[in-house]
Amino acid sequence: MATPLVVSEVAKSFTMHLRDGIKLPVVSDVSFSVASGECVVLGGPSGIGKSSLLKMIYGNYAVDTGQILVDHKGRIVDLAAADPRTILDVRRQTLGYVSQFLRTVPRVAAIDVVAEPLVARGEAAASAREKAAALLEKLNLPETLWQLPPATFSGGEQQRVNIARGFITEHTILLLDEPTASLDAKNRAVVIGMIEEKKKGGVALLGIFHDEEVREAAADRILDVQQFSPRKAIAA
Ligand SMILES: Nc1ncnc2c1ncn2[C@@H]1O[C@H](COP(=O)(O)OP(=O)(O)OP(=O)(O)O)[C@@H](O)[C@H]1O
Repeated sequence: MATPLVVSEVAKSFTMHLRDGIKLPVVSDVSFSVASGECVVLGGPSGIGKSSLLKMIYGNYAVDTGQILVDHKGRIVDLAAADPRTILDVRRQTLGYVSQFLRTVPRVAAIDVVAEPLVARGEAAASAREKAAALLEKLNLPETLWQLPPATFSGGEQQRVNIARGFITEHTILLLDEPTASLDAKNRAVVIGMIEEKKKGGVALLGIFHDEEVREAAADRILDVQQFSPRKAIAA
């Protein structure tokens, strides 16, 4: 399908249980799509709902109304209504997510953290590790670190492990939440190149980049999330 991700009329409020269940609307009437080979960047001021939107699409936050349609192995799945088992299968096969911070697993070597998504998809450990090594090399992570658990790595080193882990699979949709926030210029350029490769491979990318240089280089289109903010209507 040429449009692997379609978001249709999505709305979300947060319920503040410690404040008498008061409801804080964060976005409403969110409709957009991301085409194959396109990188759409979410824009708008801090606190407007960009990260929340990515978390809704990944299934970490439930939505109140609307549909999140993904092409999952040729079948359209509505993630807003899918059961947890389906969401996990979509994440394994179709929908990747690179968060800002690496969630480290104690005692697992960096190279295995990166290889793990491929192993989870049934690839042999040896070939998954080879691909992991190639990506870590591309991202300039010193080879002396590959066999060490990333818990003690610097912020930028952990972020590169995280990026390698997110980019290693052939997911057809990739969500990127500030993947370059802790990187130096050299490695930001590497990540821009990796995004270009994904686009050429027909992947649909949706990201948040506060770094203007990365945003300009990666974005085919900037989607201003402010247009989906119900707060303007409340203030009026
Ligand atoms: N789990 C949550 N519970 C309650 N409120 C939340 C939760 N997550 C986010 N919010 C609120 O929703 C709003 C949008 O937050 P979000 O992190 O999506 O914004 P953002 O546009 O990504 O901001 P930034 O650019 O600063 O990262 C904020 O007011 C935030 O406080």
